[in-house]
Amino acid sequence: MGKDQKKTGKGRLDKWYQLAKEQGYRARSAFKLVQLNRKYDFLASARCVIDLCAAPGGWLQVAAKQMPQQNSIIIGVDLVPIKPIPRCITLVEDITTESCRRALRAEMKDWKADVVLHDGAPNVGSAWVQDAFTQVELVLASLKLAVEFLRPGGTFCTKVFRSKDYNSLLWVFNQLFTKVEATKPASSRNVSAEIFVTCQGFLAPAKIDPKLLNPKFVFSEVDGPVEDEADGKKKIVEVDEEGNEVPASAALKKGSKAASTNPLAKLEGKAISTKDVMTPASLNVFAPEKKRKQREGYDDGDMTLYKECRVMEWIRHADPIGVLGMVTRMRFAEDEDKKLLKNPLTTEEIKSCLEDLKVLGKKDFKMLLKYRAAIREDLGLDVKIDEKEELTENVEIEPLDEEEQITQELERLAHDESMKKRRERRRVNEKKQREVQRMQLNMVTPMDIGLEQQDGMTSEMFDLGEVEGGKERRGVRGGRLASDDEGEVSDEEDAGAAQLQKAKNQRMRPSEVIPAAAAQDDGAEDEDVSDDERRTRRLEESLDLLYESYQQTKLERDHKHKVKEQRRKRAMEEGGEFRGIKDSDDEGASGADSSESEEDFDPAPQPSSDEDSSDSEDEAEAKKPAALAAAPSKKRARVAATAPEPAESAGLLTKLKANKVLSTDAKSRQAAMWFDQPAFKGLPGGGLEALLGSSGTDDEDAASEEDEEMADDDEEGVRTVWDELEEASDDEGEEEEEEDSDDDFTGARETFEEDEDMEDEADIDAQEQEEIAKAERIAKVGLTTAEAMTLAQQLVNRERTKTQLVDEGFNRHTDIVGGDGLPTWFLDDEQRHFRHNIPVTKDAVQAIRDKMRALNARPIKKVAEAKARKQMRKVRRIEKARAKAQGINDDEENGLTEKEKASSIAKILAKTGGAGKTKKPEKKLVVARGANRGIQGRPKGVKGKYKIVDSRMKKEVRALKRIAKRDRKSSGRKKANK
Ligand SMILES: C[S@@+](CC[C@H](N)C(=O)[O-])C[C@H]1O[C@@H](n2cnc3c(N)ncnc32)[C@H](O)[C@@H]1O
Repeated sequence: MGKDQKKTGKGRLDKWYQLAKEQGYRARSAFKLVQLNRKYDFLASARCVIDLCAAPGGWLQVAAKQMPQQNSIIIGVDLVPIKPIPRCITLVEDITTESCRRALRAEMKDWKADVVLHDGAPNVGSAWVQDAFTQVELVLASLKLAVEFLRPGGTFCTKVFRSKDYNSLLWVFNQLFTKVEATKPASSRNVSAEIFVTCQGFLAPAKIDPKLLNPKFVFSEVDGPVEDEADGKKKIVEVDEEGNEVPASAALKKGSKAASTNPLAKLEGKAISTKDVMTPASLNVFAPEKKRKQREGYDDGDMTLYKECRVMEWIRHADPIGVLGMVTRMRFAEDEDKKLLKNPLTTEEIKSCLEDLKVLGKKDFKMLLKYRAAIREDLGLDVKIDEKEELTENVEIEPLDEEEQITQELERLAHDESMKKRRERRRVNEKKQREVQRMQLNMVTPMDIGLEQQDGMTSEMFDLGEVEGGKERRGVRGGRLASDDEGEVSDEEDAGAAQLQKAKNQRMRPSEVIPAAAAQDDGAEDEDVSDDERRTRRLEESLDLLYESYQQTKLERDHKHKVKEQRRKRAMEEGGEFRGIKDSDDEGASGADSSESEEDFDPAPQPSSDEDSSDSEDEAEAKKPAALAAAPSKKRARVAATAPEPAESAGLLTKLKANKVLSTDAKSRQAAMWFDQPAFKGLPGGGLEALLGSSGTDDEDAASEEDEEMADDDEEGVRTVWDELEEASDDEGEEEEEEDSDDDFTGARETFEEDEDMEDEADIDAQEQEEIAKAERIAKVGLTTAEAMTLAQQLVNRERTKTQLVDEGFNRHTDIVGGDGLPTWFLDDEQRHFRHNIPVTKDAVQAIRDKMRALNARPIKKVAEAKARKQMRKVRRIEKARAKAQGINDDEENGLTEKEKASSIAKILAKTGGAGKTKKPEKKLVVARGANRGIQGRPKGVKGKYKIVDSRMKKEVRALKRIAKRDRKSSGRKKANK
């Protein structure tokens, strides 16, 4: 089987698979336990662990490694035999059976387990929904064993599939453990619905309600009576302890019995705790299909589902809908409640509705809420606010000048664009959600899920967003998923955006606009949407807007700051002082001549958001004119011969940049060819390098030499590390091809998880490409960050191994926090700050600093080339003169004497400006003043050649010199500008 095939097929040989192989684990799933244990640390102190569904034994291996080596027991149970693992006992049992329980009891004797693990997955074959249900049943079976064998305070860690029964399971866990948390370890595939729930602090109640562990009870509609409309009539049914359906009347009787034995009466006169109150979304009585209770557990000592409260408690409560969804009955128990009975608003219908809330429908709940609102008003608890009054605000509008208008227009366009993107994303998410719901209702085959997973891709592929007439497209309803509300959403949002725009133009604060925009939205919304939801939505919108405007100002501020900073640095450098390592901000300032150095100085690729990178590109563009002016003063260029090739990049902007680099590179090649001419070969010290070297001081020479060596070393170092990795992965790749078993569980049969997990090939390819690009870049540019240098030095000095490095690469920061529904500001913040800090050593920092200093000290290319040209001309002249001198020397025909020959050769050499040229001693001008006035002969105190002049002549000569010097300077400057 080819490598590619394996990737797309069941093999899905990802990094965790490779790592498992490398570290000798039997299954990649071992890392899930490693990561869970890293988070909760339950293995280090455990003396007894039971691993349910343990084959092929990856988790057992981890447990054996991480638990104390002495006096500890590890028992693994699975349907299939597990190859022996040191220190582990393995049983072949079905965890749902009594015989498994007996076998465990026999092994455990009097011991209690500190930790019970469960990673079970049923066999594949049936539909997704059924498989998911079997899995949750398996979880309940494992919980049953856990509660029998766990010690008080013990930990139960289980895999759960996020099916529609997920919340019910969580609710059950909450009844039995003090802390329940769900985690998705990094090694768990994103496409998998699995999640790991860690339940800590087993409560070990003396008696456990058998219903809690009965799948029929837990996963049926136990939240309320089941409405059976098969025969056209509403038949109310409930589920008894054994999981059988019983008529509601019987159930109600049971309920009242339960109420008498249960201290629910305690709820009377006591405010309903926050624990009792569900979130509006999970307990929205107006959306029965979403009626899954996100149970937070019973109150202390309260173990029933039947709940009562007083009517006045409900009327005063901040979450009336939550209370309606939770409470079974409301009573007029105390005086203040009884007063309500006299109120004409409390009709017979209201009273009977309050008697049994579990049988009510949407209409009844609406009526009750209206009743509550009326009573609150009646009692003076609420003051009616005239909404219209609230919405109209007087806003002072200032006239705008043209520049401001342009800026605002730009802002508006940017905002519109981002809104559009958000809308698009939301629509895709909603679509996905609907599909999942349909799937849960058995309306689609599991095959459709796979298709739906590529939804994002297909929607992009066939996106008509850019096509003209996009508006008309909105009217088109394609496929069975398109619903009317989709259109409504976008229209509403458009209206909102328009409002916002209007507000921006009028300089209103976003928060001032929201009510108006929301009012429009409200008009279009379903009237069933509660006030709370509407308020939350408004709040979210206003928060989004505030966040966006905050980011905008921050960006502007950052940009200004960077430009200022850059200017300051340039000023310092022009002053001739060295100011340390150049940072990335400085790059733009390196000037047009240093396009190569731009490459050289590119900082190591930082994980940054798209926005960031585009920002920096913009900034680089903005800096260019300033950089051009500063060019002559910069000394940052590599010699043409060693100029690196431009890095490839994908984006259009970078392509343009790359082209520019290419052209400069071509020039460098030309220069290199030119300097390769034989004339340069004769230069003392060896050609161009020597010429360049001669331009600087000795120190600089040494520094640049050292630097080159260092850079070479760096590159070599990186290449070696990278090559090693490549080789390793190649080797593994070959092994993969050799091997037949291509799955997580060597020797284990296929599991449900395997069936459910599908590799997101596109993602992995993109990731690989990115990594290759990164590696190429490092190979070309060398190391530019202290972190990278630290790691490289540690590798070279053998302080760290490759495996350690790879292992450390998987840290808690590898779990990218994400997911639908998280606010953008949060994701932005995470991206910025959720980073792994690699400790850097002093040596590494010094090495990078030296490297940068040496690079900074190099002369710019043009200066070096000019010097080389001058030198070459000089060499040519000398060679010519030498040939002439040779000719004179060899001349026998003219009969020149040796003396004549010598004087002719000296003349030639003097002309070339070479060795033979001697400087004429300058005549000293002496003004005949004071003691020298009118004297004959050498004036006093004057040595060498002299000339007596009057004072005017001396001044004139000085002035002429000054003028000549000035002219030289200005002509030089003009040349440079050209
Ligand atoms: C995902 S694998 C477990 C992998 C294991 N944690 C490891 O690290 O090697 C799921 C296992 O559940 C087992 N299994 C499924 N139903 C079971 C049952 N009723 N009783 C016991 N084991 C069961 C399967 O045989 C399979 O080996």
